[in-house]
Amino acid sequence: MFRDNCTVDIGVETEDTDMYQEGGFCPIHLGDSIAGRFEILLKLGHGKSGTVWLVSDSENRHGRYVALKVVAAAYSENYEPTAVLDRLKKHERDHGNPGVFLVEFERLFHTSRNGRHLCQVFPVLGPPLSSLNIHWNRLYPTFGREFGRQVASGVATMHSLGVCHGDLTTTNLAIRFGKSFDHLTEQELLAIFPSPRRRLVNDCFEEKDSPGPQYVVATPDLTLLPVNYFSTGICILDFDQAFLADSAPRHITNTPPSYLAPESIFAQTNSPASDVWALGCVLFMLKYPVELFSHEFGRHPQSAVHDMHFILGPLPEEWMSIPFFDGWPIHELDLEPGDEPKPLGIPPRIHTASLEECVERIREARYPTSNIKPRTGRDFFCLVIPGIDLGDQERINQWETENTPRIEKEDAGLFADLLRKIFNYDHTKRITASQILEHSWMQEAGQERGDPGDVVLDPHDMDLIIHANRDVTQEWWSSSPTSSGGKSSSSMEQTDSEN
Ligand SMILES: Nc1ncnc2c1ncn2[C@@H]1O[C@H](COP(=O)(O)OP(=O)(O)OP(=O)(O)O)[C@@H](O)[C@H]1O
Repeated sequence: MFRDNCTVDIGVETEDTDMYQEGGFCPIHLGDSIAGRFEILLKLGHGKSGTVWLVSDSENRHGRYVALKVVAAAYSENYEPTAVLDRLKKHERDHGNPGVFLVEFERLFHTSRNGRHLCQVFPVLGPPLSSLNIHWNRLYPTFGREFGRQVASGVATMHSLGVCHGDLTTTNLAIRFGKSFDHLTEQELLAIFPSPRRRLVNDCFEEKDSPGPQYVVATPDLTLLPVNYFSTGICILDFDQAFLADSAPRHITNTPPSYLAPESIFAQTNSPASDVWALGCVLFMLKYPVELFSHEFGRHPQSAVHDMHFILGPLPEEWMSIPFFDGWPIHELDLEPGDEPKPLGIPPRIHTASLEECVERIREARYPTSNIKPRTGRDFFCLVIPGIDLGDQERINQWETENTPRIEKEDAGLFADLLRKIFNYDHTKRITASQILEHSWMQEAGQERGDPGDVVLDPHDMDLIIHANRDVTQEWWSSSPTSSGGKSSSSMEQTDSEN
């Protein structure tokens, strides 16, 4: 069963519809049955390798609801369980899944007209941390530190198992739901989730044997679920790039350049220390929603390393002479005749702030002084920028100045000291994940906020959430600066559920 009145929206972010072709993604609609066992209820996300759905399991093997990742057919062929996963699975078996690491309960296959798809069954997780500390939400500092501590502890455990993540970003860290989530009836579950927004795709996909679905479904904002279904536990996910420390890849991993360690970029060296560098970037993002080493001038490492040079200090001489082409060091490229690589060089100064100054400029969310109870997970974890057009930077700056005071001096000093120890260009001298846990900044106590699972919502509050989640996605998508608008060739229509 699923909810009526699903609407189709313009401007929602969804997977690229070009992924629906032979060897590509599996065409899936809400209400479909997969492998004769899983009913598709809601969308949870998508990545490069597939789509992820919230499903009910008729066999109830791992609980009533699970997440089903349906992998593109071409990727499904070589998706063997690896030594990395074996080690993580053993750890989770011994400590309870979902614990720190998201590992699959089981895997099976499903055949569509696009091929044979690996389906991985996972516990259902809550929102990724990337959806909390962003332009229009500011994570309260106590959670920034607490989540940072949990991630550092997870990374330390992973490294003690001889495993490196290779793609540690705030997108690959998620809040876990509390136990009450699995007790929801299907009707309750569908009521509290933001309405699934669907977008009709190309006309050709409406033909019966076309490779695509009739519509694609947007990823809902899971922070809008009622507060009492959340926990404060963090889970590390997406081990697609993970590797064993003693057989690390000798190339740049497929991580966003702003999280890449310099030795990975310049010397093709990956190790637990490169995870620690990415962890430093995560810690900064949890404190302030801006990438420290941005790759905004292109999705390549060159602009990130320029930022490192200005923020951390001069890059070692031997790295400066490495030739780059099109933003990448040439050892990563198959150059064509006529391509002319140039040594990295340093552009005119683009940053005036040192690491310490970047930290001192952090503004922090302050708890509202009123006694208004949080209703949603978002209210619990974040200060929300109220009703300001997100394109209106001037008003946002004004709001920030009035509502988010600068980080306290002592906290800034400790935090900058920790980051200095993390962002050491010499990876052999970089602090380890276990040492990060012992650093004074990690030891500081946060403000006690209790457990979201203990918040008691009265029926009126619950009604308000259900009502808001029926429409709020409209408001959210239209105000989101990151909503991509999807493919312009798509046909857009308003539909009622035909399922
Ligand atoms: N178990 C889960 N519960 C809830 N949401 C999930 C779960 N697994 C994945 N997701 C969501 O789906 C998104 C894509 O999942 P995942 O990262 O596994 O796919 P991917 O194809 O490997 O992605 P990437 O392109 O980042 O490598 C995630 O960012 C997350 O938001």
